[in-house]
Amino acid sequence: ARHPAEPWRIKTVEPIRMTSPEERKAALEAAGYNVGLLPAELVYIDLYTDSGTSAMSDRQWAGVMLGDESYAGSRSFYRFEAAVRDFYGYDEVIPTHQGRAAENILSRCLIRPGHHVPGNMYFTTTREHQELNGGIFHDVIVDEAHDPEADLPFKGNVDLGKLEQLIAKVGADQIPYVSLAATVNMAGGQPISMANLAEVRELTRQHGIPVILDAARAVENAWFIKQREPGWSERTVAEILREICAQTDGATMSAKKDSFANIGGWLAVRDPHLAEQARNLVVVYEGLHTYGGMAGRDLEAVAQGIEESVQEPSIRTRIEQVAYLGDRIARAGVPIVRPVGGHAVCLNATAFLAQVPREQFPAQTLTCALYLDAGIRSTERGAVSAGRDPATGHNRYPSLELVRLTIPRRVYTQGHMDVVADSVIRLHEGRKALCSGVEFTYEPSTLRFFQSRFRPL
Ligand SMILES: CC1=C(O)/C(=C\N=C(/Cc2ccccc2)C(=O)O)C(COP(=O)(O)O)=CN1
Repeated sequence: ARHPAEPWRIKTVEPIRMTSPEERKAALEAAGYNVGLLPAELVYIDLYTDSGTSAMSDRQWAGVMLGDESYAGSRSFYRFEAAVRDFYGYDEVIPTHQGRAAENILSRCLIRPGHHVPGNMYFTTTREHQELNGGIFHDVIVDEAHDPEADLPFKGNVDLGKLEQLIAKVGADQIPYVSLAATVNMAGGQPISMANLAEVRELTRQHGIPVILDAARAVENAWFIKQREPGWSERTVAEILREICAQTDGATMSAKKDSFANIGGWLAVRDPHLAEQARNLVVVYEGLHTYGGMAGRDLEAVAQGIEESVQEPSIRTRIEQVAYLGDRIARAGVPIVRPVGGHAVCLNATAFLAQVPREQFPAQTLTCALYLDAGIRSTERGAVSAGRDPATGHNRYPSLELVRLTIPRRVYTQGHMDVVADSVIRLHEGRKALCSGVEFTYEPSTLRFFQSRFRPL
């Protein structure tokens, strides 16, 4: 795959520095072998997340100057609201400071103890808020999503049989909503097809069960539908995004992804009563319902980012840059999740470090090796992220033990992608030397991924 020529030129740059191996060794020890605890200035290429790390455009920065900081009824809120309505199609728009804030409010509104929430694979903050409100998450994604080698176009699809079985087992009245992610982050950024969305919509309509979309990377999903699903190639990404949302009753959104914002999010629904409930909670947790924990300048940046996100040259080059990196790494024989996702290339750490047992956390180990090798920060998306089963207290060992190389939007060039590919390939060639993993020296009780500390074995 060729690296795409981006539909923008660079006007502002931020210097980055390659550290020395000695600096990196000292930094990693100080960070407890958790790259998430490294100071960003000691990271050369930061692939920790695409969330909030994208470059804003000149018009988004202009919005920062135009932000209306009125406490109530800000002009910027009405622009934000109109952008969500126009591009996602929901009438009731509630701003929140970021995605998990929308998840908190939605879960408090809809979930009661003992409820069951089916979804296409879990996501850490989404499941956390479902469980905090007494909900039980059920994974109803197709089996192939858990197989890194399964090279299928829509691994984010729901297995209708699994969903029907759950409905039959617990009863529709115990399912407050179906939680659909487009794309599926933990599967490696895998899309859901429009046909599957429509089938889920039809099945849930029969039982009167709402469908709530996690829209964080829905523009990426729309691009994959346009490229891969028969019948959609002539439609615009904007039309496909609207159609994805039309299959659902509402959405939570982290504007820190598709919309290029550094902060921001929203909850949007069709039901005015649910919207009223949510607005009553937003003033408790986020701020007035016309700013929701964002400054007016952030509302402007998000609104502009939404408009830019569906422009085809923008989303095409975003996806093609990730594909370029994945293609270079895969052609060198390095085991990665297939197909390459929208926002990340995911290394299959169990295959990469076959000699490191699961109890020694191969993905966590590989993130450390990658940082030591070339100052690259990646994300553990495996057993450490999965945490412990609340019932048994035992570690969950998901079939996907991944190192996520997450690509921020409009930030890195082909040169950086080549540094990353060369480093991953070099580590893979020398993987026999990486024969032992890490163990916890500190393990927090919730969302341990962020604050855990380890030592090498
Ligand atoms: C699909 C999806 C997301 O990917 C998402 C955040 N992703 C993040 C940020 C993150 C969150 C938790 C652990 C590690 C990294 C990502 O690095 O992937 C959120 C929460 O949004 P928020 O961060 O704005 O609160 C909701 N849904």
